[in-house]
Amino acid sequence: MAAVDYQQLLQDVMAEALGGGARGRSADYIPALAAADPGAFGMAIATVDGAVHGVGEWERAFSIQSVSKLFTLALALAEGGDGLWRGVGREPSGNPFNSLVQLETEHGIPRNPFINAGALVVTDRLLELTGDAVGAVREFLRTESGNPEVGTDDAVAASEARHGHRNAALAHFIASYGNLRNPVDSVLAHYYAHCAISASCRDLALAGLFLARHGVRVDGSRLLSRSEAKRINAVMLTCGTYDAAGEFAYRVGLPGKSGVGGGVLAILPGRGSVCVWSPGLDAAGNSVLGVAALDALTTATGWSVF
Ligand SMILES: NC(=O)CC[C@H](N)C(=O)O
Repeated sequence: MAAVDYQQLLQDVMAEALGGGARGRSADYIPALAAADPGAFGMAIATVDGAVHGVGEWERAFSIQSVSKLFTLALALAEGGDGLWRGVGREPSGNPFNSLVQLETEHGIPRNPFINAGALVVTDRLLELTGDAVGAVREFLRTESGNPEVGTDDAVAASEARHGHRNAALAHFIASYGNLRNPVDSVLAHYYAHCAISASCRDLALAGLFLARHGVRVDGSRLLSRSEAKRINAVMLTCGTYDAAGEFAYRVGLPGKSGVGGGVLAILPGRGSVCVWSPGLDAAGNSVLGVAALDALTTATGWSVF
């Protein structure tokens, strides 16, 4: 089998995505993210052997936002096991990522770990298990990426906290059903801080490799069992891009997790991990060029899971 020329592949994919025209809009409900250029673009592929290739602004740090929810989930499962699923479901919500509507009829148990409500519960459990949820995510990202610079952008976290009425409402509502174990303010502070971590496409592609390696970390130790890694990939596929998860599966066909900073991390099980960043978002809060690039990648290579 011919070796893959990842550099050429990434260049072709970037050209195709940028040629498409549409750019979307940067997230403006978090003021610190509003100034990002919707057309900025970077993309990196890390392969299971640890090599990493990139194009565009692949080494520029951006706000990872909800991509962090993948790491909080993995770490909470690794630390605490299956009990997590008593407090959060694993079905697609069919609603926007910050929606409140299902929580009341479903008695404070969020639909899945990747909508804000579910991520608040996961952050709460990780805080209970480790004493420092944001610290756990930060250390994991630093170790897997080999980049000690990965850390929270305090201005972004503070900006989100100042405008965080909806997340605060979600957290209080969940707490009213007894589904948070820490004070609401601590859970929110850790949630905003892990969403506001800055990392690049390079860093995140490397940090996602444990899922491509079926649960094994960069140092060869096991974070998750093969079955748990499979299950996280499955929840990413069905819920990782919110109420556009069907469209993402249709176009890209990979487990993927997006964030309103414009990042999308997708897993090529057994092969590698891809991160793309472009801040222009569609109506569901997913990066327009990011999804276009992943669509171009799997269309060109056939590397979808289907
Ligand atoms: N989809 C996202 O990236 C949302 C994350 C953001 N921190 C929020 O809570 O709204």
